[in-house]
Amino acid sequence: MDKVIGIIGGSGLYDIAGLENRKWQAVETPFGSPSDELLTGELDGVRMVFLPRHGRGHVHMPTTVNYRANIAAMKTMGVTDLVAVSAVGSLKEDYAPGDFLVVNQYIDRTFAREKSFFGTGLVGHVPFSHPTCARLSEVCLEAGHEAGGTMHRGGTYVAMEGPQFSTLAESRLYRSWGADVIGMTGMPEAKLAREAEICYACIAMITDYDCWHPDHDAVDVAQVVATAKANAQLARSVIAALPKRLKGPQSDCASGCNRALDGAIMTAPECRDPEMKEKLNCVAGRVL
Ligand SMILES: CSC[C@H]1O[C@H](OP(=O)(O)O)[C@H](O)[C@@H]1O
Ligand SMILES: Nc1ncnc2[nH]cnc12
Repeated sequence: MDKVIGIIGGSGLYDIAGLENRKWQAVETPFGSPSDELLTGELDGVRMVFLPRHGRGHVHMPTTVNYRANIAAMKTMGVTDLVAVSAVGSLKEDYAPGDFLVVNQYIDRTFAREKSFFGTGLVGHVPFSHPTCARLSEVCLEAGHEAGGTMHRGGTYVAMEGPQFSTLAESRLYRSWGADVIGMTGMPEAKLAREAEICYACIAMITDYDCWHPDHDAVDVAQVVATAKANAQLARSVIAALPKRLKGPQSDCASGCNRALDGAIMTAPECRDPEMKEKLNCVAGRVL
């Protein structure tokens, strides 16, 4: 089977251009409704599936985005390679608004979200020391360079609950941890993509310096929106440069993303809850 590229668009990215046979279609999942209809089509002969994380018109809060439904919908649509685009604040002087950073680590500070497809009656634990797919992240970097973006390879994303921005003390704390960027949606999205055995990469679009930088105003929505709007076209060009690099049949991922569930299920076969099994079939059917 050929690869299918999924794109989750963050703040400022609610649609993508250039798709042939484009069609918005509703997808329901056992975990509920995704943030919006999914936009499907082809680019350079590769199937693409796009979903605006907050819905068109930005109607879902970071806390109330149905991350499980979003990832389950992507899996149901056959997505093998999922690229998330996220607006983030910078925690480092060198990462300036307008730059892009391809994330390779996370610190999860969120606390009010469903973080797993598993649950009572069907327990599973996937490896997550390297939360993003190295191959797909490299492809994102190359695509970013081709599109003319200022790209940074690897960095740590602090996922905060929000929706309020950080206090100065929090921002300083995250900097002291060596974190690079901060946002509100990277988790549990990356965790769920791993459970669903989808290769996942995150292109963080830096929109502001959060509130720690003495030479910059503290972040507000106007700043984020202005920078995100100014960079949306560049983000679209990065996305447009992906298909030719990913064209072709699905193969085993060197990072093991598409085999993450091998040996992950703890619940004895005879103790597995049939309803849970049915519910999880769309994401973990391969091993159930
Ligand atoms: C509009 S500012 C805060 C908002 O922007 C980011 O969203 P996304 O990651 O979906 O691009 C951030 O995480 C917050 O949700
Ligand atoms: N400074 C910031 N903090 C959290 N989320 C953000 N998204 C964009 N900028 C952000």
